[in-house]
Order: sequence, then C-alpha cells, then structure tokens
Amino acid sequence: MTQTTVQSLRDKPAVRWTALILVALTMFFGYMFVDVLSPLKTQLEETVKWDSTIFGTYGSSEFFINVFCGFLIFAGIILDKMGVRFTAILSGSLMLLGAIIKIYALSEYFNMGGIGFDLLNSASFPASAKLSCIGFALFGCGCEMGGVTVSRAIVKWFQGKEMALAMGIEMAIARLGVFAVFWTSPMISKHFAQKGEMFLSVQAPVIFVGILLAVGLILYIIYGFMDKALEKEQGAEEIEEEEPFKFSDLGKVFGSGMFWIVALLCVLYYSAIFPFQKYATEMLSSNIGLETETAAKIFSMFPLGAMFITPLLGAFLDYKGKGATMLIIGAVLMFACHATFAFFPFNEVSHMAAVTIAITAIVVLGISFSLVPAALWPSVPKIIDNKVLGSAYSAIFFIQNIGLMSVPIIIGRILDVTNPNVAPGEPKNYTTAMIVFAMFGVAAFFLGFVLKIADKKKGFGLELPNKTK
Ligand SMILES: NCCCC[C@H](NC(=O)[C@@H](N)CCCCN)C(=O)O
Repeated sequence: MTQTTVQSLRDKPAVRWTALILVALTMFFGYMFVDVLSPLKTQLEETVKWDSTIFGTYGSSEFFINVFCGFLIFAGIILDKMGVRFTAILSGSLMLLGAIIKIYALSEYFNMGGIGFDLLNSASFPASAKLSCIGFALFGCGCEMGGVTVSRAIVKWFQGKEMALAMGIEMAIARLGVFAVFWTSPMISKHFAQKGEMFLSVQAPVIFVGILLAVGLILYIIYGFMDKALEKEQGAEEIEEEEPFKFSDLGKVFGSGMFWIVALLCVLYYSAIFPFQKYATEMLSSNIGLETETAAKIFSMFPLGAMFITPLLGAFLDYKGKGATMLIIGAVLMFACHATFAFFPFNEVSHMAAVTIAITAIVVLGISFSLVPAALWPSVPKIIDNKVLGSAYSAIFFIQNIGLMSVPIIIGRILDVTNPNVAPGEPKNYTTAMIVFAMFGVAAFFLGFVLKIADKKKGFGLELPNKTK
C-alpha cells in the first residue's frame, strides 16, 4: 500500500515566498514613510521653521508611544494572544492613520491657521512639528508592531527552512524602501519648490508615501487569508503554540541573560543607524559641500548596498552559521564609517577625493548594516522559546526604541549647540555628532564579543547554521 504525505502550505515554496512578499511590501512602504522627510531637513528648516532640535524631536517622536506608554510590550502580548493576522491588520491601520495626520500637519491649510493650529502653535515649537510628531508617533506604533509581526510571520512560515534568507530578503525589501525614498522625496519636493508651492514641496512626498501605505494595508489583509489557511492546517497538525500565552511567560524573556545581551547590542547598533539616516543628507552636504539632492543620492547607496548583501548573508547564515562573528565585524565597520565622517579632513582634499571617500564610507556602512541585521534577528529564535517569540521580539524592539527615540534628540541638540551662529540652510559642523555615533560602534563591538563568549559557554548555536532540512 502506498502512503501519500499531504504537503503543508509551509512546504510549498511558492506559497511561503508569496506570504513573505506580501508582508515585506508593506514594510517597504513603511520604511519609505519613516524617512520621507529625512532628505528634506534643510527645506523643513526654511519652509516650516524646524531647527535641528525640532527636527530631532520629530525623528524621535516615531517611538514616543512605543516607549512612554510601553506600547511595544502590549504589541507583543497582542501578537502572542491574537495572532499574526489580527496584529498585522491593526499595525497597517495605525501606520495609515499616522500618515494621514502628518499629511494634514504639513498642509498649507493647517499652517495658515486651519483647525487645531492655534491650539498647537507656540513660538518654540511650531504647530506643524507638534502635529507631525503626533502622526509620526501613531505611525511608529504601527510600524514597529508591523516589524515584530512580520518577524513572527516569517518564523511561522520558514522555521527549519530558509529562515535567515527570508528575514534577509524581508529586510532587503525594506532597505529598498529607504533607497527609493531618498530619490523620490527630493525629486517630488523639488518639482513643487520650482513652482513656488513651498508647503507642497514638503507635503507632497508625504502624500505620495501615504497612498502607498494604504496599498500596504490592503496587502496585509490579503496576507490575512493566507495566514488563516495556514492556521486551519496547523489546527490539525498543532505545529506551534501548543499552550496559550500567559503573562508570566514575559518573565522568561526578561529573565534570560542572552536576551539582555542581544537587546543591548541591538539598541547600541541601531542607535547609530536609523537616527544617523535622518541626519546623513545634511551631514554629507555640510562636510563635502553638496546640494541636498546629490547628498541624498550618495546616501541612498547605504540602503542599496545593504539590500543586495543582507539576503546573501542570510543564506550564508542558514548554511554556514557564524552569526556572532558577523555581529562583531558589523560593529567594527559601523565604527569605521562614522569615525571617517567625524575625523577625515574633507575640506583639505579635492572635491573628487572627498566624494570618493564619502561614498566608500557609506558603502562600508551598508556592508555593516547587512552583517548585523542578517545575523541578529534570526538569532532570537535560537535563544528564546517559540511560544514567547512575539513578546521577545517586541521586548527587543522596546529596548531598541528607547535608543532610537533618544538619539535623534541628543544629536539635534548637539548640532544646535555646536553650530550656534549658523543660519538655516547653511553648512553645519557635524564632528561631535559623528563622534557620538562612532562611540555606539565601539560599545556594540564589545557586546558582540560578550555574546560570542556566552554562546560558546551555553551552546545556543549562534555560530551554527539554521537549516535543518
Ligand atoms: N522583521 C524585521 C526585523 C527587524 C528589522 C530591523 N528593524 C527594526 O529593528 C525596527 N525596530 C526599527 C525600525 C526603525 C524604523 N522604523 C531592521 O533592520 O530594519
């Protein structure tokens, strides 16, 4: 008698990769939205009077609710209790709501005294910035919740298969979003600035990405149907979540020493990446004397490089391992890039040499930004029980968000203090700010070592391949 084995949806490559593409595209749009105003820092200074401190506060506001209200911890609990489907749609809706508020905050109507303007306006902090912060904070709840949910979804579809490759591709698609926005945002802005539409020059790029976020929500809803089908199948097979989530499970996450090492490494490393992204365009224009559009294009090589290399390193990790070593090398490269921008005398070499060195440093940062994320996120299921994985990812994001929230404010303040007499739109001295970013690399390097030693002692297999079949 012949026995037929029924293939699970997870076992069908076309199905699991389609699921990945659906969730990753929404993150692509999300990452575009995160940095939609980053290449426009100088225009914001001129149009809506946001100085560096205001811009820094705006950059931090993405994480306000996640940190101050502990939203990310709730996000993890919601994910573990309600499942991927519900949480994905909730996160997509929050991102869209936040985007709509930010679009309104930058509109000419609002800035000319529209509804809510008088309530929010003050001399030290313009209403446009306050309302943008509110919108960005709501968006940030959705985006971070989405990030955790997507990680959980990938584990659900890919554990024991090409998990690191899948996570690598998901992050690569997100990086493509950052690359895309560093090109499209200045282009759209310039189009309206040339027509003399000053408010639209900062609002139109946000409207464009806001529309993409609406498409992202639809993709999450479509993913929901696939998730339901998988769960129905798992109902019979009981592949995961044998017991329901309990609050006491959170203790397992926070009680793990390995969790703390990974979480601290994560906050240190990412604090020198995402906040830097917000200032990189202006730093490049200031250090090298470039126009905003050219500086943004040079910086776009950073996510582009990361986009190509992250999946390759993910695949390397699946088949060869060496996760902890990758984290250490990534921290060293990050330090090298930031130290170059802090100490290299760009004004003493030819323009060509300055541009070449800047591009090289940005490419090095791109390689670093491939090594660390490719190794970090797939390491989490190796050190944390599957049942509390949603909470573990959220807890790591929560700790990381504290850094992502504080660092842009600190950098903005440093820039205003170290550039007291610099007029809006004029080049700034970025030395101190870049030294701060470089120091995060040093600290991440040491933690990488601690992680490698701890793994060697306790045998979590961080240096081992992921692929089991
Ligand atoms: N499924 C994605 C794993 C995490 C990717 C990681 N993102 C983060 O760490 C976010 N918490 C921070 C994103 C900041 C912008 N909103 C990444 O490498 O992108």
